[in-house]
Amino acid sequence: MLLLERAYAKVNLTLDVLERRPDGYHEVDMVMQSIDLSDLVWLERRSAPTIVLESNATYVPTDDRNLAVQAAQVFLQETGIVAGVHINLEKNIPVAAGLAGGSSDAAATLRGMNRLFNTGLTLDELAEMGAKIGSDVPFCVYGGTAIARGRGERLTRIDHRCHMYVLLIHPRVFVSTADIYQGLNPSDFTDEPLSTRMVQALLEEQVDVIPGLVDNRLQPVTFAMYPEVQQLSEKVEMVTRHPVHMSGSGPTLFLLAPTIQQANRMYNALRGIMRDVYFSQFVGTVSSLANLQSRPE
Ligand SMILES: C[C@](O)(CO)[C@H](O)COP(=O)(O)OP(=O)(O)OC[C@H]1O[C@@H](n2ccc(N)nc2=O)[C@H](O)[C@@H]1O
Ligand SMILES: Nc1ncnc2c1ncn2[C@@H]1O[C@H](COP(=O)(O)OP(=O)(O)OP(=O)(O)O)[C@@H](O)[C@H]1O
Repeated sequence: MLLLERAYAKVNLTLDVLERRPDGYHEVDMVMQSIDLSDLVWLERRSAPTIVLESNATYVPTDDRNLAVQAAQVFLQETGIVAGVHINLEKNIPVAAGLAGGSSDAAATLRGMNRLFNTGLTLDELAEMGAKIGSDVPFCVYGGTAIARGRGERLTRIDHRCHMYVLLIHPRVFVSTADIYQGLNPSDFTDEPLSTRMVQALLEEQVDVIPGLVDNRLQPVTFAMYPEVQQLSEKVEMVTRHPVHMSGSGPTLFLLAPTIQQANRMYNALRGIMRDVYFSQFVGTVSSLANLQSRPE
């Protein structure tokens, strides 16, 4: 049986850092939102107990440095299943971009293997496995919208009906998440995270207010290390006359638009002057998407 799982990208609507932890990670408080830009993860059972990954992308590792391979390893170890899997990974999400592409591939692999091997694990159990692979993986297991705390693995799901279009601009710069966190100073830490206000705006569908509330404490660090990203951000702001934000540790920049007309205007203005612009939109949780797909015509 060949099985497909979609791996959705995310943007950070808020990202506050509270403190540096003794284990080297940082205590964060962030609002994460899935968007419909996705990789496709095709899975097929192999009788030989090996994990094989192929990808259309030549720039991602296919060995056990790939987060999807790591997810398959964790899944087989934790369930005790003696079998293998063939993973075909169709990459559409830019790599090392702050969009959780690799994390989402790992999460999709966990969900897919749960279906492939009929193990009946809950999303909570899969998210717990995901935390062993990376901080963003538990969120990606559920998708949708959540406040993420701890190092990103402690999640509070937010059910809102706010729909927004998301334009992504990917500067061709490779950013290491570890370097950006390492570049934080204690003065960048806060004990007043912005997630509460953002969640209120989402729940009240204040689509005109939301773009002004987006904030990311890692942005100044990335901009200082990569001035070309800051310059691009200023150019995008000038062309669109809308606030520009950065996702995760960057370098992807994004703009939010409440209507398709506004999103189209911004997209056309940007496409005229730069490559690597993606048109996307908010999506719900994995379970709500599954319901939508199985709904009769
Ligand atoms: C920037 C974000 O993408 C925002 O959603 C995440 O916080 C990063 O999540 P991720 O890429 O899954 O990160 P991990 O693979 O767990 O960690 C990569 C590195 O980032 C740093 N890191 C990550 C998460 C966190 N809360 N504090 C950290 O300091 C650590 O140095 C770690 O070694
Ligand atoms: N399945 C994968 N897809 C993309 N990159 C992967 C994958 N597996 C491992 N990697 C490696 O992980 C690193 C980060 O890639 P990824 O695209 O996940 O970053 P990111 O979007 O910045 O993640 P995050 O937002 O979670 O910090 C790259 O060095 C890449 O080679």
